[in-house]
Amino acid sequence: MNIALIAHDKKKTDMVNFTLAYSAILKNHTLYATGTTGKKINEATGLSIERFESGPLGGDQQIGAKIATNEMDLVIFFRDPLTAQPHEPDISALMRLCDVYQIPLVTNLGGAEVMIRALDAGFFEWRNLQS
Ligand SMILES: O=C(CO)COP(=O)(O)O
Repeated sequence: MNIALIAHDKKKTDMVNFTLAYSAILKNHTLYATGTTGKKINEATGLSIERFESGPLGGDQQIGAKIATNEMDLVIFFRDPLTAQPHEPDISALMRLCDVYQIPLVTNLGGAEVMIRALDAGFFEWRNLQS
């Protein structure tokens, strides 16, 4: 599965801890991330990650493009609900494309824990059937 990992600045520690905790599962998948998030995950876990631009510089849009071409199976996006983001339109566009293409999207740690366990249990086989 192709998995996108994205975290706003105040959620990057959560993302690093999440990827450390689930690295044994994540290493079996192809990982993508926005620039700074990917760098921090790679430094902390050693997981191999294809990094796009930083979110404010177009990284969210690059991940959106992957969704539009059916190249992304899951988006784990730890958003910061308490800080205004200069690239809010890009963030909305990414989430909108997840809805357009029925791509599973979780926006917080609680959802991510459920989703990663579902992935490990094989509950994503419907994605293989669809494509
Ligand atoms: O801003 C982001 C997502 O909207 C994340 O970008 P970075 O991973 O480059 O910090």
